[in-house]
Amino acid sequence: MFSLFLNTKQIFLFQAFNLKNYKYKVILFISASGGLGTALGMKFKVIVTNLKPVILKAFVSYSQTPTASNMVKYLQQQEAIDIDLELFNNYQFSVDQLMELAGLSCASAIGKSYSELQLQNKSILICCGPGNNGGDGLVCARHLKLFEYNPVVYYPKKTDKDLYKRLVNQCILMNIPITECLPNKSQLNREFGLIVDAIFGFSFKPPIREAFVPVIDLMKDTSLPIASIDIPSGWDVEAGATEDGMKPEMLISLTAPKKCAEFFKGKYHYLGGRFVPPTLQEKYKLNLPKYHGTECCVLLN
Ligand SMILES: NC(=O)C1=CN([C@@H]2O[C@H](COP(=O)(O)OP(=O)(O)OC[C@H]3O[C@@H](n4cnc5c(N)ncnc54)[C@H](O)[C@@H]3O)[C@@H](O)[C@H]2O)[C@H](O)CC1
Ligand SMILES: [K+]
Repeated sequence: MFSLFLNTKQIFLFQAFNLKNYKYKVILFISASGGLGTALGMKFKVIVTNLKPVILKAFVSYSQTPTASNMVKYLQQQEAIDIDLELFNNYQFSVDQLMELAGLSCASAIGKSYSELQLQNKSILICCGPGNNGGDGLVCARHLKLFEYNPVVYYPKKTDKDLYKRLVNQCILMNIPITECLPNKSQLNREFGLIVDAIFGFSFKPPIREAFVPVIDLMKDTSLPIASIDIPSGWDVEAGATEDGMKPEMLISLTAPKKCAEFFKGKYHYLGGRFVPPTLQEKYKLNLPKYHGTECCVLLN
């Protein structure tokens, strides 16, 4: 027999969570003050019998940390740009430094959720756009290779800057294929197990320009899972998806989620880019969740 204190919302969750699959018996609901009650926000003491201990443990940990994603601030586009500028101008990080950490956290989140792809002999298609989001994709490809995945980079509009040339060179020297040809549907299904969407990040302004329409259409159309870096490409950074927008299975928000992440319905929402100095977190009231130990990403949902 166990006893728990739960609020009304948790009581409902508790019932929904357990009624479907597990046998349990709640023998008493009492409000904190002692009487029976249903008012919102009221605390209940629940005495439970016949509940599988493992399920109870999962539920208790859920009820203790219900708000990793609620706590964190969802940024407007301008706030994301301001924080970015502050990191570069005031804190004097270089783009390379932050991009390396951002790309590593993306590879790490993918490694946690798609470990089977290493075994299935399937490749990962990393679609890279013209800005820093695309740079994160190039770094992510390199780390995925080091994690023994098989990344292939689609990079249709190479950026003519030294940093990008170095990132591309590193990929080439690590035997990561880089192509300007988008695979067709059957090749995609045959050879790939996951698409990483690094086309546009928080600087995207609709509508999508011609050169990127085919890759965005491919991602809208595919049945393969998609892991989007920072923003699902083509989504409005604040308003989120249009009706026919892509539906990624994973979103890895960087620094802090942007407003559009409130509309994300996929399986895994990670936060990565563990580089924001505490003073900057406080200034923007980011309320970032706690990263565990030395991890570089944290699951928000
Ligand atoms: N501080 C951080 O969190 C960091 C995040 N990083 C990543 O950087 C991107 C933001 O990078 P930025 O270069 O500012 O912009 P984008 O990658 O989003 O894209 C700009 C690129 O795209 C072109 N573009 C914009 N709109 C369109 C359009 N409608 N059609 C076609 N092309 C478009 C634009 O011309 C530019 O060329 C952030 O999301 C993170 O992923 C850093 O890596 C580390 C610091
Ligand atoms: K993206």
